[in-house]
Amino acid sequence: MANDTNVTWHEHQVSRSRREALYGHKGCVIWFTGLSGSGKSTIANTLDHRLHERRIHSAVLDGDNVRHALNAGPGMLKENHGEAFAQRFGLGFSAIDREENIRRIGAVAQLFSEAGIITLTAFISPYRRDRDMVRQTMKEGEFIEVFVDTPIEICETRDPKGLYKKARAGEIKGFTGIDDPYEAPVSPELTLYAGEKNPETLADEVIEYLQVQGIVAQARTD
Ligand SMILES: Nc1ncnc2c1ncn2[C@@H]1O[C@H](COP(=O)(O)OS(=O)(=O)O)[C@@H](OP(=O)(O)O)[C@H]1O
Ligand SMILES: Nc1ncnc2c1ncn2[C@@H]1O[C@H](COP(=O)(O)OP(=O)(O)O)[C@@H](O)[C@H]1O
Repeated sequence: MANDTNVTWHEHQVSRSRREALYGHKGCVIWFTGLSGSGKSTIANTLDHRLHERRIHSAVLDGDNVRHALNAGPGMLKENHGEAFAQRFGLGFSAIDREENIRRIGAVAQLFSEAGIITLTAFISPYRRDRDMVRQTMKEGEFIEVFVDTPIEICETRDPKGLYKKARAGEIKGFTGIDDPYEAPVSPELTLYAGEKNPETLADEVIEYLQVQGIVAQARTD
């Protein structure tokens, strides 16, 4: 078996700070966490659009999309890679699979951020410990935890994919907020009340935070 202690980290010729100087803003990870249907993807995409309009380099990593490729489930992997591979590397929704999902996404987000990109992630990420472990891989101020605080009653009324209905009917087991835990952040950098405000207002609240922190410049008013 290969020895993973023989792997060496390489510094890149173009440093993070040179990329940030070129782009005119810093790289960071804006980590949206919240229940299914709370509004994570909608806010992340609205914010991405706002940043793009300001010529800021941003990207969105989104739960459902990432679970189609990098973190595909066993069912998706089986056809091309076979049963044994699918069972070993495919990710579902058990606590340990969610942990690995978040670990991989955290690593990818960190690489994006290192490349100077404002990286928006939209995953339920229900466990505090998993989110904290991602935070620990980043430098001070780089990981911005944003709690999308929408009451479950509202999420359940929205239910755009009909998943709450299925979970209530017992057709999905281990659904977050129904029969699986969601651990709300204790001291997130930001809390967004997405049951009360529209996505545009909430995206502006994040931009305001980025400006105050000096991650992006103040918007020009002229
Ligand atoms: N059991 C269970 N619990 C929660 N969510 C479920 C489950 N099964 C499928 N889905 C769908 O998967 C989306 C959540 O994926 P994530 O990668 O964000 O989840 S996690 O962070 O690993 O907990 C989530 O999408 P969002 O609505 O975008 O959050 C659901 O559509
Ligand atoms: N701030 C908001 N106010 C009202 N509806 C919203 C808001 N944010 C999202 N929605 C709606 O709620 C549903 C779930 O949003 P989505 O972004 O997919 O949530 P998540 O990514 O957390 O699962 C969608 O139908 C979306 O249009």
